[in-house]
Amino acid sequence: MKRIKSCKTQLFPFRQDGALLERDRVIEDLKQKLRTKEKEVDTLFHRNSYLAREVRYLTDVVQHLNQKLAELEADQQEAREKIRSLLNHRPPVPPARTIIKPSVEPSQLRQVSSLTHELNVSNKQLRSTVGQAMTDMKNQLEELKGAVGKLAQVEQEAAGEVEELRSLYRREAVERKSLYNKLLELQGNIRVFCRCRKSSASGSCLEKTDDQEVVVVQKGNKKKFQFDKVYPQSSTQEEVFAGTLPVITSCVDGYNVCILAYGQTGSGKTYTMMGSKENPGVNIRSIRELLRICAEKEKVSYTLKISMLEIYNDSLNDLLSKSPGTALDIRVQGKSVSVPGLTQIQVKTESDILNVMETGEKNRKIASTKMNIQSSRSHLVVALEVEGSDEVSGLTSRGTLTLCDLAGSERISKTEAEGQRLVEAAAINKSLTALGQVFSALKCNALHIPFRNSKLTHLLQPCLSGDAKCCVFVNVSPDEKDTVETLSTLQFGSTIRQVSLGKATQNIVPAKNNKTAK
Ligand SMILES: Nc1ncnc2c1ncn2[C@@H]1O[C@H](COP(=O)(O)OP(=O)(O)OP(=O)(O)O)[C@@H](O)[C@H]1O
Repeated sequence: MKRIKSCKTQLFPFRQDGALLERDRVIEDLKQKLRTKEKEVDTLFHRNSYLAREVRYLTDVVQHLNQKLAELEADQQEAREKIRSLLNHRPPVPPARTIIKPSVEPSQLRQVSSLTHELNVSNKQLRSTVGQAMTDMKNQLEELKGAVGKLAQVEQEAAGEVEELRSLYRREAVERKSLYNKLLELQGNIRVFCRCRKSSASGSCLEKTDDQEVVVVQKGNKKKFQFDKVYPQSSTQEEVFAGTLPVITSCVDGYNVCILAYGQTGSGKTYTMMGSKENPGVNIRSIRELLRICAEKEKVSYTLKISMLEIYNDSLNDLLSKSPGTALDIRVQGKSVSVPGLTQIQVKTESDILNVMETGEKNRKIASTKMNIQSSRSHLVVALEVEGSDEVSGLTSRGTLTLCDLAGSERISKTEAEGQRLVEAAAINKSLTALGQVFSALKCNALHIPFRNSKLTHLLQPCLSGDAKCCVFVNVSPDEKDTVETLSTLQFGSTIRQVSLGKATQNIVPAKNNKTAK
């Protein structure tokens, strides 16, 4: 503005009036021009500052774009490398005939880049998570392996303890058994039980004072008899069997056991030994029990064989033979007594026992007498052979159970037997007398025991000569009319009770040589 004022003074120095006007017009014009120029300057100034701002902005934009471009290029490079590495891991693809290059927008590339980046990050995270999980799993697996190892060790220790306990138990059982057998030996290997039949009449000649004593009253006189056990009229089949059970079970250990039922006709011998179908006696119960015990024994396999014979009129009949009626003989070999040709049937189940018994019973000689509608006219001998082979010791045990239901002693005057019944009665009485003579000789420890006086005593010789454990039932009738016979039977029982058989022998041999030495 100072420059313009000095210029105005230099242009109009000579002509004042017109010149002044001209000067004013020019000034005015100049002012106008000045204003225009000032406006233009202002405009330019504004424009300049706008442009300066624009330049700055654009510089920033360019800088930013350059930066973005550099990033984009870096991303592109990375993406290319990723794609190249992915392509390198892919199975070779047959070259396409025409390769159409897709036109890729930078924004798409950026998106791809960002996605690839995110993918890489996720991949890294995933790898680290999987790695961590794998480490955790490995650790857990190691822990589990350790726990399983410890458990196996504990189990092994427990199995060892169980085995130790088992062997202890077995040792205890064997010891207990041997102590028990010793106790039986001390008590005597012959035991006598008295069983009173149920009374069929009103008057009774019997008084039972305690478990082991019975009193017979005859015409006001009392006579006492002692036995190992007295079973009163009310005794059940189970109770009677329970008394014999301890002796019976020693068969399994290789002992010979014999159970005899002796008594007057009709006194309940067959009821005690055989019993009825619904209420079986000692025979069926004992075989059943032996089957059960044998099945329960560990590491010992048993074979049970039954034979059944009757001694009728002093001859032996095989009751299980398919052709009954053939008389059998007794063979003696050393101390051993056998019946060659006698049928033996293996029993495995209870129904086997019942079938065998039924067959034998059918073939038995039974007749109706004045004293008993179904009187046994023969002595019945059921023999069970129990052979066990011990897997552990290799030993074989062979025990026998002889169950004998003797025919009833009878007074011929009382039974009024005639004809065949008389012949039978005579044979029965003769063999029972022989049995009495054997017991009397045994009681006195006589040098000669007359075993061979009858087939009955001959057959029972191994049972009565000290090697076996023996139980005798003396069956008595409580009826007053039978007092004489009851007294006689109890007297017979008392004689047997005074017999002391020797030590029973256990028949055990090594498996290779399983011919039992009896
Ligand atoms: N304790 C008892 N309880 C119930 N009934 C019994 C008892 N004892 C025997 N009897 C019955 O008495 C009858 C005769 O018994 P059993 O046939 O057993 O005598 P036994 O001595 O064998 O005779 P025998 O020597 O003549 O053959 C049978 O009907 C039997 O059922």
